[in-house]
Formats: sequence, structure tokens, C-alpha cells
Amino acid sequence: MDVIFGRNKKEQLEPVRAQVTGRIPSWLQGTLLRNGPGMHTVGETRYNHWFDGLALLHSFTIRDGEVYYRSKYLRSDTYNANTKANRIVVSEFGTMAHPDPCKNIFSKAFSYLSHTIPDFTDNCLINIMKCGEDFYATTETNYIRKINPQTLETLEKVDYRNYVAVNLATSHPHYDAAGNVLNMGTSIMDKGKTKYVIFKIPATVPEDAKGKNPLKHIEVFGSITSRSLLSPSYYHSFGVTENYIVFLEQPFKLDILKMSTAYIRGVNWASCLAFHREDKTYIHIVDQRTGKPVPTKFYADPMVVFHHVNAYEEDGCLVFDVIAYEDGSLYQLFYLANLNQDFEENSRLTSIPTLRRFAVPLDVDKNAEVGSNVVKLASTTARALKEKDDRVYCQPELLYEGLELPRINYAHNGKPYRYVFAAEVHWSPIPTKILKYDILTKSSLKWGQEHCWPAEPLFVPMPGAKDEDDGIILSAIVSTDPQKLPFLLVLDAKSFTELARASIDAEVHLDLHGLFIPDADGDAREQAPSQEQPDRVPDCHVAPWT
Ligand SMILES: CC1=C(/C=C/C(C)=C/C=C/C(C)=C/C=O)C(C)(C)CCC1
Ligand SMILES: [Fe+2]
Repeated sequence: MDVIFGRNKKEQLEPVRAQVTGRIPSWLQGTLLRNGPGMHTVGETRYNHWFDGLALLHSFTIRDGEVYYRSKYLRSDTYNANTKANRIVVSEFGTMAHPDPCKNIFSKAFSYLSHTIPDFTDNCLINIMKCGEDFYATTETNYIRKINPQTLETLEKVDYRNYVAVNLATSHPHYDAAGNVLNMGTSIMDKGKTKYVIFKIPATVPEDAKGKNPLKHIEVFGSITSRSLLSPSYYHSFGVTENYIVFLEQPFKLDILKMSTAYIRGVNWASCLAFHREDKTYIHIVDQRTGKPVPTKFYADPMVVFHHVNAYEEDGCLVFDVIAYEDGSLYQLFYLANLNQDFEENSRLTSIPTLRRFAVPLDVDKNAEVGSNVVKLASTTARALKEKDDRVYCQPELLYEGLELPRINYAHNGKPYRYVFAAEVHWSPIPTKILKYDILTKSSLKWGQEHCWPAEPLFVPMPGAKDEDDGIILSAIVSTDPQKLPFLLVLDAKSFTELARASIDAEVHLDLHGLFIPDADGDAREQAPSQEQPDRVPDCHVAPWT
């Protein structure tokens, strides 16, 4: 297993043509662009955690039934500094580097705590974000890295803090119908306050002397004050509906005091993150139209959520679905020391990730009896029990057990929907199957094969799609059998049957997240894949973030 997780992956700079068996639908033209950790040792030094690995971008370009694969390490400042020093010199989530050039802030006086928030890594390994016409590799710090989605070249380093006061931002932004980005970030101790900030990056902006930069036009349209100044919640994603934002202030918290002394104590960032099982999960609903939070104090039992699946409004209620854990142990499992030969014993989850549906009333009847259920939806058994002082205790409906890396048909984001595509995981964090869960019938379809580890399944709608599942699923499959090549799997999203697979004679790494960039009607098809393509990203005829 160490081989799969911990071994450094070779870049595939020249596009390699895959061996396709089956038939890729002719309408499927575009590039699946994904991100994930690919290098875990530099010189003699080794990262401790899988999430520390240096970002390796890879793409599968699908053109006229053929697939071309390429990969390239993100040339972040972190990558360059490590490579130059031939050892790890920049700290990551699970590895504190000494000395870290980013941490020279500690040589300054500790006069104001806000000055002790260190400069973080720009090793953007988690996801890809589309912002106007630009694409960025993302992580959870204040940095994002512009990339060329065709050549995978690394472009500018962007510091969110130049545009919006956040020290951390999620790698899971949302997009509205116009392509505007909605994201959230944490602003730590700014003007004596710690807040969760909701911001919008517009898709289209006027051109100035330096061209178009949507980031210059970021609009903060709401914020939530953290319950605690020095221990804000950690969060990996959030939910949106047509009119609201759903934010879970969960009892999985960052300890800012610990973070400010982590470097001098020689401990990693991960050790500054703790689950407080005695605490609650606070559910914040912010009205996008006013930027104001709904005044009712919704809360639920302690849980840890990394991925929101979807959210929508129904009959005066807001319904939201999340993948939840009973504790924060998931991140513990990804220490590379646990992902070794004795992997099966060392990396058992202490709680299975479950799909839970919550429902909260948007307007709570002040006269409702204490103890009564104020959710009256026929579609769910989720409950919200009225308590004293504007408090409402929410109990979810358990929909499915054992899934992670959820995706949906993004045309249904923020709206009622029926299908969740995900990786199946049970007591181990490693997916062995991909799954289509039908929320309406509570049934599921699966795809799996011996020795195959699937990546997050991504849904691409077919042109003129009518049903929510009219389209295909793409997933990169890595094999634990050294004899078997990795491949891009193409499934029919309706029946979950295999349409095609494209075997790749190159190294393919286990990745995290990404997006599909459809070709504009045929314009990029003329180009041989080995030729450099223009920087311009083709206009998309379906949502580019699907
Ligand atoms: C470096 C760094 C961070 C990095 C977190 C990362 C890299 C999280 C990755 C999460 C993933 C991949 C989750 C998958 O479900 C923090 C804790 C935000 C803050 C301190 C500095
Ligand atoms: Fe994620």
C-alpha cells in the first residue's frame, strides 16, 4: 500500500494515447482535469501525511473516442523551494519543516496574536477552481495557483488576502448558474474578530490595463461570527440553495494559540485540530439576498462533515445532505505510517461515513410547542425539535452508510435532486467501488472490480439531457495489481454499466478532486494533442464545473 500512497509518481509531460476498449460516446469531448498529492519524499526527507504530498495535476483529454493522458507537478513556491534544497523545507498539514522559510514571521515580536498567524504553503493539491476564464489549483490555505488547463503549466501565485480578509478558504467552491464562484473562508483575529466569510468571485468582469482579474471584484456578502475567537471550526465544504448558504460550525476546531506556537514547538498543523465530542454542531443558514443569518439557533449532535452533497429549499424548509462522521479520526488515518503493509489493521475508521439528510424550517413558528417537530415534510423523516429561546434541535434522516467523495449532476446543485454518485467506503478510507445512490427509491447501483481503486466519480451530462442521470460517469481507476494498467472508466450514469475504459501506459496517482472542461463545439478538436494549445479556454456549452 505504501507503494500506492507513498511512492513518488513520475510526471507524464507528453500526452500519451490510451488504449480504449468499448466505445466512448461521440458527444463526450473535453478534458477531465484533476488534482491530488503525487510526491511524498524529497531527497532524504519524507512527509508524514498523505495530504502533505506535492500537488500533481493530471488530465484526460477525450477527443473523438480517444483519450490522451498527461500529468505535471504544480510548480508551486513550495515545490520549487523543496526541489532546490533537495529536502522538505515548507510545512504542510501533517509535517512541520525546520527551518521553514515561510515562518520567518516568528523572528518578529509576538506583540499581536494576529501577527503570529503564519504564512502557509501554496502546495495546492486538493481541487481545481474555475474563476472567470481562469483555472486555479486550490488547497485550504490563503493561496491558490493559476494553471493552464491544457498544458498543466503553473502560472501566478494568488494570495486571497490581497482581495478578501481570509486566512483560510475552502477548496470546494460553488458556482451559480452564471458561473460566479461562491466560496467561504475563515478570517482569524481580524480587528479582534474571528469570522467565517462568504464571498463571491464574479465570472465576468470589465477589463483593466492588466486584463481581466475577477479576484479584484470579489464581493463579501455575508459573514458569521465564530463562536470562539481562538478556536474557529475547521470545514472543508459548505452547502448552497437558490437563496441560502448552509454552514456547519462543527466541533472539529482549529486551536489558534496552538497554531501560533506550532513552529517553535516543532509540531504539525494537524495537531492543532481537535474534535470536541462534548460540543454541538451549529447549523448556520445565511440568506444570500440580505447576507444575514436566519435568527433561529439550529443545532445538531456533534459530528464531523468534510463533504456537503447538496441542499435545496422545499415547502418553507431547507433540506441539506452531508457525509458525516462521528468523530475527526478520518484525517488520522491518512498518516503515511498507517498506510503501509498492515494497512487493513492500521487504518480502520472508527465511524463509517454516512449520508445524512437534515431539514430546518426557514421560519419557525414562535408559538410552536416546545418539543414539537417543526419540520412537516413528507419527503423526509429528518426532524427539528423546537426548544426554548429560539433553539431548534435537528435530527437527521440516515440515508446511506459507507460512502465518500460525493458528486451530483451539478445542474441540480441547490435544487431538489435524486442521485448521489460517490465512492463506496466502509471501515477503511479506501474506496473499492463506485456507487449511484437513488434517494427516492433508496436503492443503489455499483461498479467495482478486483484490485481497482476508483477516484471520485464525476458526472457529465449528455447534450439535451432530460433526466437527472442522462449522462456518463468518469472515474480514474488505479490498480493494486502491478500487472494491470490504470484506466479511465466511462460508465453510463443511468444503468451504471461500463461503456468504455481507456488504459494508460503511464503512472496515474490516486487523486482527490477535479472538474470536466467540455470542448467548445468542436473548436479544439482540430489540434493534435501533442501540440501546445492556446491559453484560452474554450467557451463551454454545458456548465464547466460539472
Ligand atoms: C496546510 C494547512 C492546512 C491544510 C489542510 C489540508 C491540506 C487539508 C486537506 C483535506 C482533504 C484533502 C480532505 C479530504 O476530504 C490547514 C489545516 C487548513 C490549516 C493549516 C495549514
Ligand atoms: Fe474534498
